[in-house]
Amino acid sequence: MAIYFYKVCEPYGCFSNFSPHSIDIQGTYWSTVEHYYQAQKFVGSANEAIIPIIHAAATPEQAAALGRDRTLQVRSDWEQVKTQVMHVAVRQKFLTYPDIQSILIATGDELLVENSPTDYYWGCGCDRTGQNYLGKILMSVRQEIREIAQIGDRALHDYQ
Ligand SMILES: Nc1c(N[C@@H]2O[C@H](COP(=O)(O)O)[C@@H](O)[C@H]2O)[nH]c(=O)[nH]c1=O
Repeated sequence: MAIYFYKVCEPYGCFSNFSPHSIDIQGTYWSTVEHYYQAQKFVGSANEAIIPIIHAAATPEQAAALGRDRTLQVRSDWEQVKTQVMHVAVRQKFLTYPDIQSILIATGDELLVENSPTDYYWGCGCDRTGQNYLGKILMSVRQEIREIAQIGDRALHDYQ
């Protein structure tokens, strides 16, 4: 059975980018994955001054609202890099917090779907035809973590 998630307060809310898990990316702490993701839109752009403002946003909702401000121009390569930016941030989140890492691993091979009614890129949209890239990233991170654990198990076995 597929697992649908979206709001932080709902089941599997820790899979949302708005969940209250800070991440360290190259020595900078970001309050949530959403803060980091929205700020990366402006790296190297004419609107780089917005980055510290997004970084300091009190909530992920505020960070998202700032990053979605259509009067600001995003970096020219954003469409090419945004999926990789998200992947790096989501991977870091699940490598940092063992409790939510366990929740992710416990989903086994289930399909994970961001049940956003409006987002057809990161989520499935209101008619479930969306591309679900956030769900795909979570499933990929789940596999990466399993492989890291297998390498650890093998090394321990060889050592003993
Ligand atoms: N979880 C969640 C949302 N979904 C998130 O919005 C982000 C996409 O932003 P953008 O590329 O600017 O459209 C991405 O992190 C996606 O997972 N949006 C919301 O308004 N509320 C929410 O609770």
